Amino acid sequence: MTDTTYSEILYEQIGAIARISHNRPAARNAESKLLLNELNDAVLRAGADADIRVIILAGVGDHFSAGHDLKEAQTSRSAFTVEERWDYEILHYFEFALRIWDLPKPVISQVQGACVAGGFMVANMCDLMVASEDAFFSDPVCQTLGTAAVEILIHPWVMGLRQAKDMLFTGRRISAKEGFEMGMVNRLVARADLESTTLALAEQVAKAPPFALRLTKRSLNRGYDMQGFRTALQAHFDTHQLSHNSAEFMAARDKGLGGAIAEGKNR
Ligand SMILES: C/C=C/C(=O)SCCNC(=O)CCNC(=O)[C@H](O)C(C)(C)COP(=O)(O)OP(=O)(O)OC[C@H]1O[C@@H](n2cnc3c(N)ncnc32)[C@H](O)[C@@H]1OP(=O)(O)O
Repeated sequence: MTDTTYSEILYEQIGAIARISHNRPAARNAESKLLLNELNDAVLRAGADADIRVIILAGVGDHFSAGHDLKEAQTSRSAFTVEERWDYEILHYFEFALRIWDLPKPVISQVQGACVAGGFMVANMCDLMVASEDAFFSDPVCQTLGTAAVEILIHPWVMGLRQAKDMLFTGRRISAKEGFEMGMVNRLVARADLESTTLALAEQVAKAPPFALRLTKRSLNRGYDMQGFRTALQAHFDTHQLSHNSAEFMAARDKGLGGAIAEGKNR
């Protein structure tokens, strides 16, 4: 069953699975304000629906997501004050992405093509990841925008510190195969098998009793909290905001944030 409430995401219910897809393929699923608001609404809705046991986050078309919508950012947010940017980013990036991590149900990302910056942040906040062979992952924004990575620095926690430093310092792309070898990707499949493999994994997970699943996710995530996970994310968010006020970021903004799309593409 496909829900038609939303305009920039797709919400489908397939038995006990909710599949929520970025749905702006012409813009490579860049995450606009509306898309993020709809994604958050859909995640909350699936979380509250007793018939849903597992959630898949996906992207319609050839790419998972090209990250924040930089064209919208240029026209709507480039003149933001510190306070306005803080309010926008803590809600749309920090709280919305942590919502996925904290959801009392397993969330699986289904990734093909580009999975970049803000899109990669969203995919990496999921509990499991299935990727097709054409997928690639990158966070080029230190190089292209002059910001301290994205708003939630999830990557070292799921791919390892050295791998995260390599990717963030160089801005380079990580192939799906590399992602699989470093343990970030749970299943690596041919593009033609991406949807069916992700659905089969979700259905397998959905067979577990939901309260047991919920407590298992809670315990695993709490183990990270004991290691300072949440505090580290909060500290990084503040650092990221500081980087928006640097001369390096201002220079990128004044050149036009849209230029970073071409730069990101050349990584
Ligand atoms: C702290 C910051 C966090 C962030 O998330 S900043 C965002 C960082 N993201 C990037 O640097 C990604 C840049 N985009 C790309 O690298 C490429 O794109 C892709 C590899 C994703 C896809 O390449 P291809 O299939 O050749 O498409 P195409 O011709 O580059 O783009 C098609 C249309 O999509 C628009 N688009 C792509 N990425 C974004 C974006 N991030 N924000 C807004 N629009 C985007 C383009 O401009 C263009 O549009 P038109 O058809 O009108 O020319």
